[in-house]
Amino acid sequence: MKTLQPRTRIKMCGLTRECDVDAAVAAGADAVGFVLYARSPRYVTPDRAAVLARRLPPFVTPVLLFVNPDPEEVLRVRDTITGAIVQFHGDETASQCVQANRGYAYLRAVRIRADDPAPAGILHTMVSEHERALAFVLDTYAPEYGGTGHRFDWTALPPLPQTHVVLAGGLTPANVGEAIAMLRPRCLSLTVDVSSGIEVTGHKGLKDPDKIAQFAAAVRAADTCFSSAQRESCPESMSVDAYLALTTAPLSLG
Ligand SMILES: O=C(O)c1ccccc1NCC(=O)[C@H](O)[C@H](O)COP(=O)(O)O
Repeated sequence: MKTLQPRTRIKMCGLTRECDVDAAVAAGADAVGFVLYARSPRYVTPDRAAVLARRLPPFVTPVLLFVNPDPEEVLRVRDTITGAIVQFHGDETASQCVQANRGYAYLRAVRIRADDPAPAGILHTMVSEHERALAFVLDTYAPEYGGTGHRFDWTALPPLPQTHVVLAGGLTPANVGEAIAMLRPRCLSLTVDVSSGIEVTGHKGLKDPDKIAQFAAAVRAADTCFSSAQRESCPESMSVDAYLALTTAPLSLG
């Protein structure tokens, strides 16, 4: 029986330099994020984001991260960067996201408090409100919105079999394998999103090429483990029919 073995995707966020974009691409990143939030230490101007995004080969997606932006700015920046996806990481409502992004699908951050024992409530609200969200970026709550290097309690997440999940917050080459083992079987798809964990220690916004390579290698290793464990311990692993039945079933947050 033909089985689906979806791999974990990789997003590297908060890039500010050409060399870091090149290192992320070389390591096999699927997406790279540019922070267009002026209060972030990783802020890049729209012009700079456009310059950096032009280095990307086809099929590596530029992500434009905004926090409570002026809607006009979102359109202006997005229209200058081919193929970009917008990520809303602030307090924007669903209608503000849709309006600012002219109806196109977007990434929606869900900021989960580190000590939240039951994030199902906030997830359920966000998933039901943001019908146009392509995926949900599950990140650790912080007053400064994101990029803190702190993780929340992944073990408290409910199964999300119909949601494309982007896991963020405190991921590193050392812990990303554990995150994948725990969450990949429970989501429709999993992307891991890292910023602090691939930075030069003490230098926000400057990435370390060795940590970039280590992070990507750790993701590949976890995927290999996951795939072989699935083959060995679960001969009835998900068939195409089962997968389609799951993805077309009504929303449930378990
Ligand atoms: O990176 C920032 O400075 C930032 C500022 C404001 C809102 C969001 C921000 N980053 C969000 C990201 O997408 C990060 O990749 C994500 O929060 C993970 O960050 P980290 O815990 O540092 O790996």
